[in-house]
Amino acid sequence: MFLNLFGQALYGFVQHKLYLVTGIIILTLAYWIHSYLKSPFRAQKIPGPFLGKFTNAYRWYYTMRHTWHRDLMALHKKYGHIVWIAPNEISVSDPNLRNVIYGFQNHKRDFTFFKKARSYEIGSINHDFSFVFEQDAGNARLGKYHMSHFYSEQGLLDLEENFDKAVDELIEGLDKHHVKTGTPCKMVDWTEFFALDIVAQITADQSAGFCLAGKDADNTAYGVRVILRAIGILMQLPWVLSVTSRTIRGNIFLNYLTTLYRNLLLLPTFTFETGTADLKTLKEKSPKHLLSKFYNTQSKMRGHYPQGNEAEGTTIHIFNLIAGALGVVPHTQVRVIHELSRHPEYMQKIREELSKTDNTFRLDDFLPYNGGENKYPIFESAVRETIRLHPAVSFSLSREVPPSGCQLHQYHIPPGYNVGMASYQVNYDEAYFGPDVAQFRPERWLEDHPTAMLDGEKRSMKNYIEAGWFTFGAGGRVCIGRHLAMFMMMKFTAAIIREFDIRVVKEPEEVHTLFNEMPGMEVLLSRRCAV
Ligand code: HEM
Repeated sequence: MFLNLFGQALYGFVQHKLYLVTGIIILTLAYWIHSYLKSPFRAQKIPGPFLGKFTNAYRWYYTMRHTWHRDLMALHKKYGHIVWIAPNEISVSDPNLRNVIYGFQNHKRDFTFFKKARSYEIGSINHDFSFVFEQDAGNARLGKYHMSHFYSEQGLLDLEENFDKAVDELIEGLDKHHVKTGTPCKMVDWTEFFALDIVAQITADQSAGFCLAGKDADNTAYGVRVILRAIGILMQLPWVLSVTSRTIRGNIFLNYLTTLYRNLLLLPTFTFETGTADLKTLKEKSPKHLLSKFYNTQSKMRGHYPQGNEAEGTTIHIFNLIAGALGVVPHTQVRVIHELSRHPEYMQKIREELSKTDNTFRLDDFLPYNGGENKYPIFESAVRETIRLHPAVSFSLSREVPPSGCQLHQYHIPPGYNVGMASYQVNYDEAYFGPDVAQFRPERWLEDHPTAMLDGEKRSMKNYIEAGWFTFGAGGRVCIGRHLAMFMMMKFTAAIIREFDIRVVKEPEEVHTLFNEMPGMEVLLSRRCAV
C-alpha cells in the first residue's frame, strides 16, 4: 500500500517536470539545513560567509569566476584566521598553524596524521600511483622515498646539460619568431613551450621542438590546461566523485593525454595498451633520465597498485611532472619577468651577478656544495620573492582531520572534517611577514630575523619565511618539484635577461581555477647590444 502510494507520487513527479524540480530543490534545501543545524562549526560559532556554511556551491561559484584566491583573502580579512568556508571545511590563514595541519607527526601516525582530503581523488585518472592526488599517506611516503633523490638538487644537477639545450632552443625560437619579426611575444606561451621542451629533455634526453616551432603543436599545452582546469572546478563538488570513476575521468581526458605523451616522448603511435614496449626501449636508451626512473618507481610500487599497468604507471609520473612544470611553473615565471621589468634596479643587479659568472647561470655556482658559495643571492631572492607574492598553487590544500581531532586557536575540529590553508592568504599575512608584506622586496630574504634559533644561533630571515610561507605547501606532502621549479625559473630568467631587452606591452591577468594562471602578458624583445 505504502509502496504503491510512493510509486504513484514518484510517477507523478516525473510526469510533471515542475513538481520534479520543486521536489529536488526542497530535498536539497532540507539536506543543507539539516547539515548546517548539526554542524559542530555552528555550535562553536566559527565565522564565515552565510552561504558557504550551507553549500559547496558557494566556493565553486567563485572558483568559476576565477577569483577565489583573492576572495578567500578578503574573507580572512573580514572574519579572521579561521573561517568556515564550506559545509565540511575550515580555511586557516595563520602561518603559525601550518605545522598543526601539515607537520610531520609522531609515531602514532594513523591517529594524528592529516591525510589529503577526499576531493583530491578527482585528480586520480587511472589505477596507478599519482603523487599529487594520492590520499593514502603510506603510499605517498613510499613514493617520496623512491623519487626524492632524482628530484633533489644533486639529482637534477646531473641533467644540467639538458636544461641548457632547452635554453638554447628557447633563445633560437624567440629570435626567429619575435626578435627578427618585431612582433610581441605572449609570455605564457613561451614559458609553456620552454616547460614542454625541458620536460622532454630531462625525461628522455630529446628535443620536443616546441620553442623552435614557436607553437603549441597539436594543442598539447592547451590539453593539459583543460585537464587541470577541469580538476580544479570539479574538486569543489564532492558529488562528482559519486557519479564518476577513475576510468571514466581517464577516458574523458584520454585524447589530451595521448597527445601529450606522443609529443613529449616522440612516440607518434603511443597508446596505453601497446606503449609499454616503446617506453622500455626509450628508458634503456637514456638510463640516467627521468623516464627510466619513473619506470623503475612504478615497478617498485606495483604491489600497491595491482590494477594498473606499466604504461599507465610510468606515464602518470610524467603527468605529475607536467602538472608542476607546465601547469604551475610558467605562470610564476611570467610573474618573475613582470616583477623584474617593474623593478629594473633588480634586473640590473641580477645582470651584474650574472656577469661575474660569464653571463651564464650555472647550477654549480648556485648550489653551495663543496665549500662553494651561492653567487646569485639577489637573483635567487628575487625569484623567491616573486613566488611568495604570486604563488601559482592557490587552491586550499585541504586535509582530513585525523581521529585525534585538532585544535585551531579556540576551536576544536572533530575527526573527518576538512581543514586547509591556501598560499595567498598565508603568504600575505602581515603579522608574520611584516607590514611591507605586499611589497616586492627581495632583500628580505637576505636579512636576519630578530629572534634567535633554539641553540642561540642567529636565525636567517630565509629560514623564518620558509617556516611560514606556503608557496610549495608544507610538511610530509611538500612539493617534490620545488628544486626543479627553481632551476627552470632561474635558467629561463637568466637567459632572457642576458640576451634581450624586455618591454612589457600588455600586463598579465590572474585566472584562478586549480592553479593561478597568469595569461595575457605580452612583451617586445630586442637584442641587447652589450652585456
Ligand atoms: C613554482 C612552481 C611550483 C609550485 C608553486 C608548486 C607548489 C606545490 C604545492 C603547494 C604542493 C602541495 C600540494 C598539496 O599539499 O596538496 C605541491 C606538491 C607537488 N608538486 Fe609542486 N609546485 C611547483 C612545481 C612543481 C614541479 C616543477 C613539479 C615536478 C615534479 C611538482 C611536483 C609536485 C608533486 C609531485 C607534488 C605532490 C607531492 C606530495 O603530495 O607529496 N611541482 N607543489
